[in-house]
Amino acid sequence: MADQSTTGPRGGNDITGDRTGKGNSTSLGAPGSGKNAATAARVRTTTNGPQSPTDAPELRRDGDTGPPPGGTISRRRLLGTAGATGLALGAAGAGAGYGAASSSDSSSKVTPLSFLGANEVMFHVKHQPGITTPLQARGHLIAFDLAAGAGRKEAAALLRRWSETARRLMAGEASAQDDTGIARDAGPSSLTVTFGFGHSFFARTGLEKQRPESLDPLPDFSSDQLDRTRSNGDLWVQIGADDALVAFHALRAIQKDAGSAARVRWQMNGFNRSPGATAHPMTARNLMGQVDGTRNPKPTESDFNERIFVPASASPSTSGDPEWMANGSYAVVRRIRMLLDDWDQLSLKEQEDVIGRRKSDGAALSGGTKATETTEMDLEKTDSQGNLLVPINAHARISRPDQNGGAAMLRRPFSFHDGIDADGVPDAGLLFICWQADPVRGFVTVQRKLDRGDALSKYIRHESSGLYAAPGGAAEGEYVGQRLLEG
Ligand SMILES: C=CC1=C(C)c2cc3[nH]c(cc4nc(cc5[nH]c(cc1n2)c(C)c5CCC(=O)O)C(CCC(=O)O)=C4C)c(C)c3C=C
Ligand SMILES: [Fe+2]
Repeated sequence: MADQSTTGPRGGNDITGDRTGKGNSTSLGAPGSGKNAATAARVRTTTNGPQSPTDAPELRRDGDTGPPPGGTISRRRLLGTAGATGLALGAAGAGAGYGAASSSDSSSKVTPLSFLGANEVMFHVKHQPGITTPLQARGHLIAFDLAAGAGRKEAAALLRRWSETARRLMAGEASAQDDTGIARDAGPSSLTVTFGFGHSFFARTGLEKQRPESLDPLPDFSSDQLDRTRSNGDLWVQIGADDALVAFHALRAIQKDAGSAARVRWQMNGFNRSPGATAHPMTARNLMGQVDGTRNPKPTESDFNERIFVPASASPSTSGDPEWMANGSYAVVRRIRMLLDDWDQLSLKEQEDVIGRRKSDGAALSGGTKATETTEMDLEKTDSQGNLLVPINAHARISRPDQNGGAAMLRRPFSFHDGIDADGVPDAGLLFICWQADPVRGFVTVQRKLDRGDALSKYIRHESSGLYAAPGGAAEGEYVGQRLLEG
């Protein structure tokens, strides 16, 4: 099974895998290969290798997506035109899987999907999609509790249904049954669906012995103001896509699939910048205006997999994880409200001191005018009066792995905005999602430190919390979590 791979320029995150097994080679799928005319000429590729803004010189316009004469597209051109996403280029296709425009239409010419719509993330990969996939423009998080009377058997059937739906929708196909038509006309649009199990799932299904220790409840933090009704849950699903309708379509399908087996516990919606909104691929900004994600671990780093994923050889005696968590990861999910009116009162200098990085380009405050986002932070450097250039309580100083015994996590958030409160204050902030092989070594260690004196804490409020075990990706013919539910 293909791994997901490598760093991309959109936020320093990674890309999709390749279930064709063709690696970097790119070939056009033959018509009649099982999909309808809309998808017959899809091209898939992995996006391994270095990717920097200079790697992406050619911008193609929507509609300029057809294959070049000869039917092959160079890997460089693919990367350059489609950005950092793992992709399958829909060389043809009006709403892949829904059927192309009928031949009786006034124009039987098939209009190619734009690159954004054509991007496809693979479902059958070693690590579940939606973990190292580049940030998507739209996100939906939904947690479920199993219904009274539903147990292991019903949970297994549900995960089987959900996996099949995720596979189909991620490929741009319609749901197996009663498709709502919401995504009609659109391609896969980098849709990902990721599944996780919460602590309470295991007692409800009689699987307590299989519950990882890493799912033990997170400790209380002094700054927490958690709403328990919007926290935790037996099952958690993360949906991301670069198109709002594609993402919502997946949310509806997942909810409908739950049927009488599980009921919704909470649901949240988020967003990120749309691909193509900036002149070149850049690290994301959050709703405080900061460049956020700069120092995320990169898949090209030698210890990336060991920090973010449970080893393939997981066992209680080696990694401390149950075997069914091989290639899995633990997600910590926190709804963090930003107190934006208070934040906006600060001067630019005060805002930059809170983080320890420049607001304009994310460069460390120790770097001087020539510094860039990636210039190493000098923790000791002082100004002429002997003051540290990166303040002692700056968020980006105290959250660093080298200040926390090596603790690292992959942050993959969505911003949220749920309207404006009666007092005129925006209900907005960050759906903070971080992935790690061990949540105690990762999130808990850093959050304990932040809780003791992060300059940012005056301007944020943790309002809900969840911790989920996301198993490894499903092999062909398998569903996510099968090794737990049928092991
Ligand atoms: C417990 C983990 C973390 C929480 C909660 C958290 C909240 C949070 N962070 C920002 C903005 C930024 N964070 C940045 C860096 C950063 N943050 C964490 C962890 C948590 N953040 C880590 C591990 C790091 C990286 C540290 C490093 O290795 O240098 C930055 C700087 C740019 C970057 O590297 O991403 C910003 C900006 C907000 C707004 C927020 C809650 C709303
Ligand atoms: Fe942070």
